[in-house]
Amino acid sequence: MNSSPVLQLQQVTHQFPNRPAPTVYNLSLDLEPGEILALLGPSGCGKTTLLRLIAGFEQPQQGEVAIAGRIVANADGMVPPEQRSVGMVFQDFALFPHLTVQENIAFGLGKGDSRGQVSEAIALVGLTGYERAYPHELSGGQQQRVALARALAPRPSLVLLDEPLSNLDVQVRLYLRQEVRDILKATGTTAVFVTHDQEEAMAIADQVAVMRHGQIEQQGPPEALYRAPVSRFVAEFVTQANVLPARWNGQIWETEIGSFDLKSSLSDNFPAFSKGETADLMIRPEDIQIQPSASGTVTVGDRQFLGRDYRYTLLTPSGNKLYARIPADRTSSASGAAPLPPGTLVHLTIHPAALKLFPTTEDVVDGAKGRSLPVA
Ligand SMILES: Nc1ncnc2c1ncn2[C@@H]1O[C@H](COP(=O)(O)OP(=O)(O)OP(=O)(O)O)[C@@H](O)[C@H]1O
Repeated sequence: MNSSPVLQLQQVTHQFPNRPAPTVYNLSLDLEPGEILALLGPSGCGKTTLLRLIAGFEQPQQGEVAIAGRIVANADGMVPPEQRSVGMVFQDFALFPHLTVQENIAFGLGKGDSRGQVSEAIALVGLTGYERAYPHELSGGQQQRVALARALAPRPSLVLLDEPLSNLDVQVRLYLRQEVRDILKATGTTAVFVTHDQEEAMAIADQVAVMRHGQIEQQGPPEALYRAPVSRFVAEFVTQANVLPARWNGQIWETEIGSFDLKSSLSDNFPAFSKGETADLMIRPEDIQIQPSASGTVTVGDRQFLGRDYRYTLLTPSGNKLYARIPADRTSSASGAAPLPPGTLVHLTIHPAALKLFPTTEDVVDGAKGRSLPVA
C-alpha cells in the first residue's frame, strides 16, 4: 500500500496584499491516505485561507503545496483548481438550482467517467430515489449530501469541506456528522474540513489541527489533543477547560480553591520556576467533583441539565466562575454530588493527575477572557 502523504504542505506562507501580516505563516503538514483532518480554530485564524491554498484559489508567496505526490503550488506558479484532483464541499451547498440531483452530480464528471459513477455516488449518500428531484425540493441535509456526492463522484485524491454542516439545524448536524465520516471512511477518501466547532472536529476527524494566527499550534488525534494539550490556548479551545492562576510556594502550587502537588502534570518543556512565580492551571470541567459542605468556599451559581450530565457554574470566593460537568446519574442519594441547587456551598475534589500547568499568558481564546482567578 502506498503510504506517502496525499497532501503535503511545506512552510507555506500567504499574505493578502492589503493585510499587515501573513494569514498563513510558515505552515507545514502531512496527511496520509484515507485520513480525515479537521482544521479547527477561532474566527480569523486562517482556516479558510489554508483550505483555499490547498484547493488552488490562492497562491502561496513561500513554500510548497503537493497533492498525491505532485507539486501543485509554490511561489513560481500553480496548477488551477480543476486540475488538482480535488473535490469541494461548501457551507452553502453551492448546487445548481436548475439541475436535478443526478445532473448536479454528473456536472463535475469528465467524458471518460461512467454514468454508473453518478448512481454509485447517489447510493453512497443515501439519496437513491431522488435522482430527478431539484435542490429546492430537498431538505438542507439532503442538499449537503448531494454536494458531498458531487465532490466524491469523480473519485478525487482529496476532498475539501469548508464548514459543511454549519448551515444546518443542530439535529441535522448531529446525524450528518456521523454520516459524513461514515461515507468518507467507506470510500477511503482523504479529506480536510474546516470547522470552528471542537465537538464536530473531534467527532469527524482522525487528526485535528488547531490553528492560531495562521499557524498550527498542535496537530494530532483528537484524544491526544484532549489529554495532552500543548498550550493553554489548545486546552481552552478543545476542552473548554477552566484556567486559574497558581503560585509556586516552593513545595506546592497554591490556588484560590486549594493547593496541588503537580509534579506529574508538568510538561517536560515547562521552564524552571522559582518561589512566588505564577502559572496557569488547567482544570477540565469533567475532572471536578463537588460535595455540599457548610465549610465550603465555593458556591453553586447555576445548574444546567444537559441530558447525560449537569453543567454547574461555580463561584469562587472572589466571584469568578469555574465550570464543572457532573454525570446526571450520580444522584445526591448515592454520592451527595448532584443535583445541587444554586446557593449551595460546596467542597471541590480534583485529582492532581488530571491537571495541567502552562506558562502564564494573556493571549487566550476569544470569549474566555475574564475567567482568571486571583491566587489566595
Ligand atoms: N480576500 C481577502 N483579502 C484580504 N484579507 C482576507 C481575505 N480573505 C481573508 N482575509 C483575512 O484573513 C484572515 C483569515 O481569514 P480566514 O477566512 O482564513 O479565517 P477563518 O479562520 O476561516 O475564519 P472564520 O472561521 O471566521 O471563517 C482574516 O483576518 C480575514 O479578514
